Amino acid sequence: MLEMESSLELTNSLAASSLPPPRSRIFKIIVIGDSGVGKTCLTYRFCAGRFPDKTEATIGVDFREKIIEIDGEKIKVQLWDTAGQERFRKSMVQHYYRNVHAVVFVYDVTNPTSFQNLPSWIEECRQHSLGSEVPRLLVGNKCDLQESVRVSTDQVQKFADSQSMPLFETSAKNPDDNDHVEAIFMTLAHKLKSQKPLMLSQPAGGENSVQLKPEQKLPGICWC
Ligand SMILES: Nc1nc2c(ncn2[C@@H]2O[C@H](COP(=O)(O)OP(=O)(O)OP(=O)(O)O)[C@@H](O)[C@H]2O)c(=O)[nH]1
Repeated sequence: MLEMESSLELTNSLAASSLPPPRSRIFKIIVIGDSGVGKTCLTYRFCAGRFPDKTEATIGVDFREKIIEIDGEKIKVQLWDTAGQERFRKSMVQHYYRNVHAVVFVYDVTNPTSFQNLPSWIEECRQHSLGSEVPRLLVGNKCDLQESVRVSTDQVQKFADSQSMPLFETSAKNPDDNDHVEAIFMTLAHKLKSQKPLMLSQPAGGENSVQLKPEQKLPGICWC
């Protein structure tokens, strides 16, 4: 009897473990801008909660992710940190523009060239079918560098308005700006959550690895 009960228990637990795991949505957000503006630091700050000890130029693309909860739903925010240097981008560009839900453009508030180059990043996105219909926002990073040359906020705000993008000025480095960095990505996540239909399925809190299911790829639906 005891043996039969144990084997029943075993059968039940096997049946339970073979049930499909709960699924969570994934928001794929790409982070774009000139080399050195702080894309890696911003994405790291959001996902790890601190400024990284050391960064090197991104080669190709890195991705980081964080599970967030909005209205009781667990959502995986996947940040694709793209290389700013042309020579590190070429081979990867096609890959990271696939199935993107939102774009974050970054410039360095102490580097006017990184602001002037924004139109070419916007154009690159447009060429990959990411126009103004896709949620986008603009981030001026390195606000902690008070003494340096500053790109005028008025000028940037006019540009952001002309592109219908919200503008955030922040610092990935300044500990006091933690909430701000968090707010930037949470704002996007809320916006994405309020849009329908979305996407994707993976076990909630699952591994970091990306499982591509090519047979399930559908336009506008992220299966990454
Ligand atoms: N003071 C200050 N320095 C920052 C900030 N964010 C990034 N940095 C520094 O700027 C440099 C470049 O930062 P990254 O995050 O690697 O820049 P990136 O945009 O990812 O660069 P690529 O990978 O080449 O495209 C590093 O030395 C960072 O420490 C910030 O908010 N304040």
